[in-house]
Amino acid sequence: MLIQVDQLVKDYQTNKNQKGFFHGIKALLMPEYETKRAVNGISFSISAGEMVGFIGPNGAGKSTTVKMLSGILVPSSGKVTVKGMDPFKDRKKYVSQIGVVFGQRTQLWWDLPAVDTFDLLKEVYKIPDKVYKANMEEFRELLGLDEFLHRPARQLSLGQRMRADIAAAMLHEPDILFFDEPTIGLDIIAKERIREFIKRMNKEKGITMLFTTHDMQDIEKICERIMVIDHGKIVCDSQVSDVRQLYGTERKLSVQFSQSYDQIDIPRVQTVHEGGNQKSFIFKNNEIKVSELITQLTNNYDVQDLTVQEPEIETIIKKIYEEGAHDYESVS
Ligand SMILES: Nc1ncnc2c1ncn2[C@@H]1O[C@H](COP(=O)(O)OP(=O)(O)OP(=O)(O)O)[C@@H](O)[C@H]1O
Repeated sequence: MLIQVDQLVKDYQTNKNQKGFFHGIKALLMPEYETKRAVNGISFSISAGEMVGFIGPNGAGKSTTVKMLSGILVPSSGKVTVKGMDPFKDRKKYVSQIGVVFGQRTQLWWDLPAVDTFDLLKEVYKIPDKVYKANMEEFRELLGLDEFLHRPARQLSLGQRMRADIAAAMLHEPDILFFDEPTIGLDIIAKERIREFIKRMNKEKGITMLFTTHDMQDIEKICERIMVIDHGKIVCDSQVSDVRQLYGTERKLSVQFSQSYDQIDIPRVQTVHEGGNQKSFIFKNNEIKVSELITQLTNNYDVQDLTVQEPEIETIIKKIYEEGAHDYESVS
């Protein structure tokens, strides 16, 4: 396994925040702390080349986990091993093997042209000339860096900044990339461009990637596997292709008949009259198979056209969040 996480916990100590003048004085003299458990004993493993979406509602513990995986934060307990290294203890060696992209923060020097940041990173990571040149050439072309390469980072649009940040995280050819909201705030075209690039890098270079995102399109378009965290616990870890099967049980079959039928009653199926010769059939995947339903309809009625609608990934994720939160409440 490339990444192994066992019973990982992160607690934050925060000041008890009581309002009022006297409480303020008391807090200064005798500060009281409380512990917030942001990550609550999570375990998972990721193999080389996997594309994993790490999602969850606000405050679920995603960023905290990514920070522990990338060696920025030390765990309160539990263990992270990446390529046989402890990200925090082996930081010096570790940083040369990974790249980190934070959508909300940049690693570009604010007042310097983007190209100067790249040159500096070349020195920091001791990237050989030949490798640096080849990578710059590739990224300039695939990420369209030329249009802003000589402009200071502070003048770049969000989309340009993100493209430069992704290039900056990859110049030293890491095997693993951690992305924290890589498409946040971007328009559709910019999002697509970044998704295409990310997919290509995974395919061509076999880079293992973990993403946190609130954009379900990122998950559908980039990831093969989805891990959902809620209240610091993993509530779902599944292949994206299986998640619909597991959670999205309700489907809709829309049928265009060649004539009008008054009533069509099929057990375990709810019929909706859509007008004209069109009807929709809502059913649960685990109660009746779509093939069985289609056979029943085509054997008994004159069917002209039909389409099966899968539930939207957004709907499924919402369901997982609701069930996850429910589990947590009943446990706590
Ligand atoms: N430095 C900190 N000190 C105290 N509490 C913190 C700190 N950082 C995060 N937390 C708390 O830990 C919990 C998890 O936060 P985290 O940032 O990991 O969530 P997240 O899933 O990334 O959320 P979002 O989607 O909003 O970015 C939250 O309740 C947050 O308030």
